[in-house]
Amino acid sequence: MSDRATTTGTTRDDDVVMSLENVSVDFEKEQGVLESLFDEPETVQAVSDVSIDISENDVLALVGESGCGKTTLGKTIIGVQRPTEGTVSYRGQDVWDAKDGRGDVTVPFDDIRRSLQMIHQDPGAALNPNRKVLTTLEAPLKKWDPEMSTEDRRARIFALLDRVGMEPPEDYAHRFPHQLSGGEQQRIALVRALLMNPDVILADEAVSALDVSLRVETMNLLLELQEQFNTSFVFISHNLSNARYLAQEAGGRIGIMYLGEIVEIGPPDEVLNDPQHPYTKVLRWATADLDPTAQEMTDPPVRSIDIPDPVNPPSGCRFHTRCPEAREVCTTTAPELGEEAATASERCAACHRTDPDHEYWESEPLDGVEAAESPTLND
Ligand SMILES: Nc1ncnc2c1ncn2[C@@H]1O[C@H](COP(=O)(O)OP(=O)(O)OP(=O)(O)O)[C@@H](O)[C@H]1O
Repeated sequence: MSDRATTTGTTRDDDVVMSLENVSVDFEKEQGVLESLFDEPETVQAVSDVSIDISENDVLALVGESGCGKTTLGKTIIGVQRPTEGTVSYRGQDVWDAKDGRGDVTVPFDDIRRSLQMIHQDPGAALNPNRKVLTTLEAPLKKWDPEMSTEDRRARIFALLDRVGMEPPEDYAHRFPHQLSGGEQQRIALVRALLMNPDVILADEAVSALDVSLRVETMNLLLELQEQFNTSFVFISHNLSNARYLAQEAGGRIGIMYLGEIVEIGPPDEVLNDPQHPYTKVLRWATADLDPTAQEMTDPPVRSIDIPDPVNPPSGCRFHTRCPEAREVCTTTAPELGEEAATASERCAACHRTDPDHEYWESEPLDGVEAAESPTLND
């Protein structure tokens, strides 16, 4: 681990910026016209009972298969998505009470929104094609700080363009988005977010669309900016290697999501070098550069490759229908990640197998599952 990683890792618990407690987000499943006439709307459980804190100068990388709820959780963390259940607080202020004007509001919603920014996978789509970079970057500053002089505003924009390597800044400021490469557009999106002096930036698949050679460069830039501006990052990726790189270098955490739940979380080296949740093992298997033995193993370590429907997730442990270790108890009792997982620097996994005294070890293995003895019995 780098010196930098050690420094940021030890300060994580000190100043909580965002706190999510038992947050769930449900959506009404989109239906076709005919379906909506005849069928009751179905509910998609996009995020289920997640508790997580983001502290100052923190990095949380969320990974998991498509549709597991990464974006929904990320948007809930930055106050863009309203939770169906649970609370989301910014420095102790309930975000949605602030939005609705309920109770004593200590931090106005506008200030919360400004402090929580987002950059998307496709920066081109997020930039107005008919506006020069300068106009795009001036707009949010004019809104949040109308008193700022044009001279100061531009000086700030040029300084940040310069900081992200867009030199000379005056040249880039007068370009239209189509006159920029994908990597440059992503830098503009980053500058736009940073101009607000945010506490947290959600980077949703922010490097996925870039050429491989640009990905590491862009992640290194995010790391430098995170340190320089004391900004926390929630980094979403379906690519475990990218997520590991960013979380590892920043001394942050990696959170593995499956069907709306965080199933394992902790320092990336612990989570990925010695996964405790069987689903983390599957993701590791699927990432060849993380698991050299995967090359020799022809089949993935799952009993079924079918991902269950989030409208009707499996009972008990949601992974039990695919888990190669599942036993009867997993079909009825959901393992918990534990309260300490929200802030802990140590790794936590939601699997009965992490408890050597759990009734799991006496429970009947499901069809196709080989019985293993409990770690206690093996001692
Ligand atoms: N606005 C919405 N209306 C209805 N369903 C939604 C909505 N947004 C997300 N969902 C559903 O919620 C679940 C989680 O979606 P989400 O986009 O958060 O997952 P994800 O892990 O970010 O996926 P991806 O990697 O494909 O972006 C999916 O089943 C998705 O179809």
